[in-house]
Amino acid sequence: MSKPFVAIVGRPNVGKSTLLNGLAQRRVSIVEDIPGVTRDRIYCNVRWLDKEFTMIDTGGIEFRNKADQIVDGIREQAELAMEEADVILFVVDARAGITKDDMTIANMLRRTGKPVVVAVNKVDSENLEMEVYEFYSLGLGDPIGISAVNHLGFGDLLDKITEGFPDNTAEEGEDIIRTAIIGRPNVGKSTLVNSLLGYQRSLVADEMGTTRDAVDSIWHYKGKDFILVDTAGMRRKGKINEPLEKYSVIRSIKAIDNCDVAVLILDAKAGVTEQDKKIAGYVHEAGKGLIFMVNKWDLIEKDNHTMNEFNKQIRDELVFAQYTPILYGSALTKQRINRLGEMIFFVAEQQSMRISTSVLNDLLEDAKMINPPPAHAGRVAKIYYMTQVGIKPPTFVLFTNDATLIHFSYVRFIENRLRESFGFEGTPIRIIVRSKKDGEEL
Ligand SMILES: Nc1nc2c(ncn2[C@@H]2O[C@H](COP(=O)(O)OP(=O)(O)OP(=O)(O)O)[C@@H](O)[C@H]2O)c(=O)[nH]1
Ligand SMILES: Nc1nc2c(ncn2[C@@H]2O[C@H](COP(=O)(O)OP(=O)(O)OP(=O)(O)O)[C@@H](O)[C@H]2O)c(=O)[nH]1
Repeated sequence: MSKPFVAIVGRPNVGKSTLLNGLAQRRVSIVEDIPGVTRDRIYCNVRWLDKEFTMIDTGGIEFRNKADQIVDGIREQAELAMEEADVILFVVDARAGITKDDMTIANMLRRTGKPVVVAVNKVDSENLEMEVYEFYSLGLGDPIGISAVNHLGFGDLLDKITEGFPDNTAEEGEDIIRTAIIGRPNVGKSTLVNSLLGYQRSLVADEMGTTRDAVDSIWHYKGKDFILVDTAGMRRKGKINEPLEKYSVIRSIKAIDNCDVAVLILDAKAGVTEQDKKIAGYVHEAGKGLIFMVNKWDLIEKDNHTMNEFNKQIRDELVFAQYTPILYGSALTKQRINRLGEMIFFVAEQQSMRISTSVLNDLLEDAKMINPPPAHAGRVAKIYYMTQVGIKPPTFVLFTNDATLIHFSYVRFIENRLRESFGFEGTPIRIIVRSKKDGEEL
């Protein structure tokens, strides 16, 4: 089951980023008082009770000053939201009241036939509550008053958004490895997919004039089946208004959420770019397997050092993903692409590995000897034991007398010990530190 996808739309400055940040309960994007300000992070994963979904800010829907024409690039984002979202969250501003642009957006949204939830933001005080009723006239059902700044009304909003979502049931043990081929426009994703499959995937054109692949493809390789997760729309050839960079990011995020292992294609000529970092960062946070493929290797003039230099660049730029295997090759000439199947399979095994508690505790004893747990303000940290509680990604719990004493650097040390002993190549690892009170049973 793929995680439900919620797209936030609305005019500039209504408070979309503030809401996203509030719901993520951590700062994920830059909030500034300038309309249309570019934001760094546009997505977050939200957990509400036993439900989980991905929320994306598609940016402000802006209109040209003259007439009611929508700026092309922005309209594409709105279309994208409509195409991809399971629920559309339409944010409006109680202080501004209903504007003409709100009405236009409401009409667009109504035509999608998708569930739309209207959040009336900036209801910071009781005397603004009456303003919410005005928004019934958008014709999109019950508007919900919220204050993104003060975190008011979030419960009602989340109830409404997640109404039809399935409970978050972790699935394990699926045999077929779901693989997403991701990367910036033009790095060679389609070429790679076609080379792997050995034939051209057929395309269908939908009504909006975008070209998209219809379904996930099954790739048979050495007696194994892989699903190549649909990265539809990653190719949009010949469009006059190449959509914003965001467009490919949004598609990537969807594909990543639905995969076990992501193959991030880097362009050998371009090196590691900012967008590559963002996409890799998302894979890491999502806890998915990750492989880097440096593509278009055929275009590079090489000597004995070239590969090492490239390795170094990747390790320096993508410090959080030291665990990631790197493949150099060419989707076009098919150089080394047959290695990819083995690598994906290997990473999938690594992310499903289970280590017994007794083995983990031997490792922990060794680790404590080499590097005793820290003391802070006269309190000594005691680590009682460690156990693995999950796979995909491998997740461990470290039980201590006081979790606040175990700092990030110590957790990193334990992670490194786990990797030295067991590999866990190509997969992020999660370590949760828990306090056990005195007298509590271990
Ligand atoms: N009073 C009040 N102000 C808010 C609230 N939420 C957001 N704001 C303010 O509204 C302004 C715009 O907020 P943003 O979150 O950047 O708005 P946005 O819709 O993401 O804007 P764009 O980046 O232009 O798309 C900021 O100054 C926020 O502090 C709220 O609940 N109450
Ligand atoms: N020389 C060389 N060219 C390549 C290689 N892989 C892809 N290309 C070329 O790069 C261009 C873009 O390739 P695509 O496969 O369409 O890239 P994409 O990532 O699917 O692009 P979007 O659909 O725009 O996201 C095409 O002209 C390919 O022929 C490679 O390994 N070597």
